[in-house]
This record gives sequence, structure tokens and C-alpha cells, in this order.
Amino acid sequence: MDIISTGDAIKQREQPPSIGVAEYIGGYPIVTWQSFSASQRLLPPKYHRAKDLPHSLQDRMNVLPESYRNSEFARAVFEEIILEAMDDEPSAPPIKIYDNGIGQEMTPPWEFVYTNNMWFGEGVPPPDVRNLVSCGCRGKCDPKSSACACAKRQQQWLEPYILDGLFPATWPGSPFVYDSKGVLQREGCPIFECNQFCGCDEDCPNRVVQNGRTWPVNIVKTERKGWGVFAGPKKIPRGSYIGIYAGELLTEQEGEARGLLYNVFGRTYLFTIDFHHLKLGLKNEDDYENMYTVDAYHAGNFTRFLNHSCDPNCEITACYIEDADINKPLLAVFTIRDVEPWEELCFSYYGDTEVTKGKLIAREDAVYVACSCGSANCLGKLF
Ligand SMILES: C[S@@+](CC[C@H](N)C(=O)[O-])C[C@H]1O[C@@H](n2cnc3c(N)ncnc32)[C@H](O)[C@@H]1O
Repeated sequence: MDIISTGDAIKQREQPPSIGVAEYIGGYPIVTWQSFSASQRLLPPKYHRAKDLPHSLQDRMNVLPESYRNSEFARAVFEEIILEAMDDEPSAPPIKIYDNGIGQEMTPPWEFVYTNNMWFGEGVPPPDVRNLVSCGCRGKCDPKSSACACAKRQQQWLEPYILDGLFPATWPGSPFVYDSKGVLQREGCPIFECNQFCGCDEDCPNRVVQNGRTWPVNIVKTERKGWGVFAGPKKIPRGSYIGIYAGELLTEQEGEARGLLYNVFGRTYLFTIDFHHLKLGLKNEDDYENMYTVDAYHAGNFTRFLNHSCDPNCEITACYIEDADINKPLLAVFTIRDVEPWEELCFSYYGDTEVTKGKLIAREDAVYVACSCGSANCLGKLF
């Protein structure tokens, strides 16, 4: 055994960052918030696995008589379940369910787990926290500061859009995509928010999606489109954050397999992650191979009820927070124009390329229903 002096022993004990020890005072190890936070990068990340999705409540509800499932009481239970899942959204108003007197159903089907989280399917790697870019700012990030790593990273991802003339060089709050009130200033480009390892505070202007929904929304039965999402009594301004399209994060193969089933079944909740920025640098966009799909059928929140419109008032934007993997963004829903009180919230189910390249073809399966969005420029089909 090697004999080491007390001084050497202390030096040796100072080595491992994995336990978060920053320094020793009077021989006692001190864990500061900074050193604790840095050490978290080295621990296995915490995340939800799709195989652990709980479904006992749904199973129990589905064996009850229809008279119970279609009662006021069942509706109250549904609303309560939503409320319980909102503990990560301190400013989110409760969600109400209205059947509008259409049909017999008081609630949407008891077929999914209400959650704001992403649930990682088989073969999907855990969040990559080790490679997260984080700033060392104090208080609120200053977007103009050359020392803010998060501002720098956002600027890099905006560059192609600025070079293409799609965005001006600056705007209020740039290079962050939000203004000081958290309103989205630049639509259609990926968002990189500050994360758990950043030094800035919770009210940093680069933290919006992670602070949760603030606008009232309701789940309402429609005449021709099943259930939908409607604004509350307040007008929602353009650029407002609505929610995360939560659900199971699946490999493309699993998504494809489920898609075949849903096409026959007649309803689909799949969203393929194939944003434009993932194809940057490819000679031909068609060479891009999808890696992941989000499925909100078995798990999701109110956003799974967002219907399609050919003249949408919302858009889904890629948002990166706690996973450095560029192929695994969160799907953040934002308004792209002012939404009137009680207006239905919708996004377009078409990718840009499907519309521009005329891929809208008649298909046989039950999922290819005629579009009932009712807009003047309706294309007549959903997919
Ligand atoms: C993601 S779900 C939307 C929520 C769905 N309405 C429900 O009740 O669960 C997608 C399905 O809603 C229906 N849908 C959405 N938008 C529609 C539209 N514009 N016209 C007709 N049906 C629509 C289709 O059945 C589609 O497969």
C-alpha cells in the first residue's frame, strides 16, 4: 500500500467531479449548486420509458358501463386527471371538456394516459445530457452578451435563415427567438432554450416552453372532426406558446408499423420528426431519413386533439431543452396568428414538401377522410 501525506489525500479526494465536491473547508467536502449541477451531467439521465406507461385507470374505466362513462361524473374525473398531470405547469389554467351537445359522449375515449412528458420507446436512446451546451450567465441571460453560450448557439442555427433572407439580422431579443415577454418572434426555425446546467434564473428570457402553458384551452367535441382544442375567453396573440405535443417517442420503424394500423383504424396521432433544419447540408432534401416519430395515441396531453386546418392558426416548432440530440427535439405548439376567443386551434398536418410537391394523392385507408376544416383554401384532404 502506498503511503500518502494528508495534503496528497485531500488533493486526491478533490479529483472526482462525479460526486459534485467543489472544495474542502476544514476537511469537509463542500457541494455548491454549481458543482452539484456539473456532476449531474455524469449521472444517467432521468427519463420516462414507454414500457412503463401506466394504464390501469383507463382499463378500469373501459370496463364500466357506458352510462357511467358518459356521465357528468366521468367528465369531472377526466378534468381532474388533467389537473393532476399539470403539476409541472404552475401558471396553466385548468382544462375543461365540453361535448357541445353533440352525440352521447361526455369525454374523449379513455384510450390514453394524460401526460405532458415524452415517453421513450424501445430502441430510442436516453436524452444526451452530457453534450448539452449551457451558459454560465447569472440572473437573466443577456442575448447581446458574447459570453452567453446559449445566445451563441441560437445565433448559429438562425444564420441559414438570415442568409436566405427569411429573417432580418436582428429583432427584439435576438438572437433569442423570444422577446422579453416570451412571445415567439421568429417562426419556423429551431429553438434552443437554456437548460438545467445553465447558470441563469428561471425567469431568463430564453426559458419559455419549459415554464409550461399559460393560455386557457378547452377540449371540445366538434361536429365532423371528433374532439378538438378551442381557445378560452381570451384572445391569444400570435407567437404564444400553447403546449408540447407530448407522447411516445418512437423509432421510425415503430412509427411506420403503428401508422399502418392507424390508417386502417381511421384516426392517427403520429407526428414524424422531419423538420427543415434537420435536412440542412443535404444536397437533396429527399435523401433525409426520418429517425423518430411522436405517437400521442396511448399517451399525450390536450394537443393530441389539435385538428388539421388548411388555414392553420398554430404551428409545431422544434424546441431543444434537455436533450443535445438534434434528432430528438420537443414538438412545441405556437400560435402563428392572433386567435379569437373560443376559436378552434389547429395546425396543418401537411409537411411543406407534401403541399409544394403535389403529394396529396387519394388513398384507400379509413384514415384518409375528407378535410372538414371549412377554410376558404381547403385542399379537401387531410394527408
Ligand atoms: C390527432 S387526431 C385529432 C383529434 C381527433 N379529432 C380526436 O377526436 O381524437 C387526428 C384525427 O382527427 C380527425 N381530423 C383532424 N382534422 C380533421 C379535419 N380537418 N377534417 C376531418 N377530420 C379531421 C381525423 O380523424 C384524424 O385522423
